[in-house]
Amino acid sequence: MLTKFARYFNLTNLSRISVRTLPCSSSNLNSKADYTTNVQKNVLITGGLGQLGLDFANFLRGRYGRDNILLTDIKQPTEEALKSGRFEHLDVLDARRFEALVVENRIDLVIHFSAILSALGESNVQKAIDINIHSVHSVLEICRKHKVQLYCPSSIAAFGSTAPRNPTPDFTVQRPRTIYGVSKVHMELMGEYYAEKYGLDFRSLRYPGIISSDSMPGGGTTDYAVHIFYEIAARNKYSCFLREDSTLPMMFLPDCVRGTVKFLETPREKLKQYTYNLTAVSFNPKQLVDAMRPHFPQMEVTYEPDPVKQTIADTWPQVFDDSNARRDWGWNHKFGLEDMVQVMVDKVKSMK
Ligand SMILES: NC(=O)c1ccc[n+]([C@@H]2O[C@H](COP(=O)([O-])OP(=O)(O)OC[C@H]3O[C@@H](n4cnc5c(N)ncnc54)[C@H](O)[C@@H]3O)[C@@H](O)[C@H]2O)c1
Ligand SMILES: C[C@@H](O)[C@H](N)C(=O)O
Repeated sequence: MLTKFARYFNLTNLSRISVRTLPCSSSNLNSKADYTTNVQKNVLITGGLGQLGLDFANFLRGRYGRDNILLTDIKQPTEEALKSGRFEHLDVLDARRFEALVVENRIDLVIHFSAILSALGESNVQKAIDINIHSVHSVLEICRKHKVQLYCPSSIAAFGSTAPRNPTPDFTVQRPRTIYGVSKVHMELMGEYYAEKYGLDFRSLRYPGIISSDSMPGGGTTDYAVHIFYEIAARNKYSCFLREDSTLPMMFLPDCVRGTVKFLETPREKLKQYTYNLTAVSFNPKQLVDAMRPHFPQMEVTYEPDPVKQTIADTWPQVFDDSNARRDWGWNHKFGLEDMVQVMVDKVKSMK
């Protein structure tokens, strides 16, 4: 796994890094001088068996030490997850066990990934309220009480049809109409309240649709952009659940991991916001198909919009303005559409 990451990020020297000892005066966060070696940081990841969790865990294990990263989820771990490092069962609605794991493992940072995503949330509203809202209350209290840094990702879903869609800035109207979007706005506001009121080190990035080569997405509106590679490789046919002109912001998972870790390692005094937009590129299904066609000349794609997912996509940002993240803490994506397609194609072809 580490080899895969080393390839993506061209990392040859994965050193341990301390957030607390980063010099505040540095302006170049990529410089080796920013980092102090041999400082351990204990991280607990919730919902770690979803699309993002294992890639984050493996990257952080390379930086902070294998045994310092605790992956948790309510699901049964795969062999790959078990082999990769420490895993504990955790239902995030069980606040007592959640707190016990934080205390017993002397956790410094909680990455709260457990969630019900946009499309799935519309057919499981109560479950989405429980996991996306109630668990946030627990994790905020646990992190406040034990002085633990808290990272909860938000989403483009935190905006609705009344926000400008091209581009969508960090600060604008946030009136989403999905339970997922409502819960993300709630999380952002609660986190920022705890930061102001109690000094909690709360941080959040609003992710676009994430495209991954080693894990499958779980119930989102942007999932087509992963499914299409597997379906085309297997059958040369794909039926897309969005219209061909549905433009949405997207990012490749290695960029998401690298950017998030960089954000979390930025000294707090450098940040001007608790919550930032983050993106790489925007494209629609037709543009993705055009980029894939040279690799699969015979591919056949039809468009059969799903009413729920299409309605959601039609209210989301098309182009995300992440200029504040680029200015304040040096965010810079590495994968454009062509680069990402190349990696995805290599991956799915290698599986045949
Ligand atoms: N993947 C994306 O495109 C994307 C985009 C924007 C934001 N995000 C956010 O990033 C985070 C991670 O996303 P993801 O794509 O990995 O999600 P996912 O749906 O793939 O995984 C969510 C995980 O949460 C777990 N979970 C569900 N109920 C739980 C419970 N009661 N206790 C503990 N775990 C529980 C699930 O088992 C699953 O493994 C989420 O907060 C999501 O909103 C993801
Ligand atoms: C955008 C994001 O939050 C997720 N991929 C979803 O579609 O629900």
